[in-house]
Amino acid sequence: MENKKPIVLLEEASVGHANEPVLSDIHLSIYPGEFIYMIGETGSGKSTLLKTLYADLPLLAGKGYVAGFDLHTIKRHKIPYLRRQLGIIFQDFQLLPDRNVYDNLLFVLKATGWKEKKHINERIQNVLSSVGMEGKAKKMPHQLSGGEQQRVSVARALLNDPKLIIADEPTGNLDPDTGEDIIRLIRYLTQSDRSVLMATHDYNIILKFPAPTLRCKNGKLTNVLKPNL
Ligand SMILES: Nc1ncnc2c1ncn2[C@@H]1O[C@H](COP(=O)(O)OP(=O)(O)OP(=O)(O)O)[C@@H](O)[C@H]1O
Repeated sequence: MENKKPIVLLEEASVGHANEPVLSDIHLSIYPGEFIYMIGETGSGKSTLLKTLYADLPLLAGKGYVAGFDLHTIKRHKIPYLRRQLGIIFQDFQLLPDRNVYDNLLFVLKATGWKEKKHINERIQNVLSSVGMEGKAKKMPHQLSGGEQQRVSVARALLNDPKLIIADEPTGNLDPDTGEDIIRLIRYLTQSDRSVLMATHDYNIILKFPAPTLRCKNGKLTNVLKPNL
């Protein structure tokens, strides 16, 4: 694994808001194919770190590279190119409520430069079938269960075949069984060289699907050596 390049590399990094660090001296490398959890109490900095990785917040200090982009020097107009390499999944799904599943996915493809109708159709069918939602393209978000909406948002995250999935509490709004289904799905879809960084409060998920785990605490990011949660 060491001879592959990391998809995420942070060295002596600080993340935070309005120049106030929330986490500092962060050292983190994520290699292709790695699945990593991030835990920590409310307000400990999980979302702040994830947002910094997709350039929604500036890196305050240190070095930071994601998918080959330097988080310090990335120009605003290049941020969409970084995001094209990432799939982002949120706790509250964040589907556009005024359009159906197909149009939600179409919106992302158009925004990321897809033009050919045939390719667009194929891609949408392909990601929907990979999350078991092939029959639901015409449904509006409010016609779907929470688990189904999260499946659509996983499909949306896969549209551009991302190298890294960033998931911020993807099971937070789901009942335990549905949450497990979503984790199984994400793990299944990321078996190859795709990496995942997932913030979660759901320790049962970690116990059921063990993987290396990081903890945000007291302004630092540390490895949880043995998930003694
Ligand atoms: N937009 C913002 N402006 C200023 N401070 C913020 C902003 N968003 C979050 N913070 C602060 O940054 C700190 C870390 O918040 P963050 O949302 O990263 O925590 P978290 O670990 O993701 O929490 P949770 O588990 O509740 O989602 C908190 O003290 C929070 O108040």
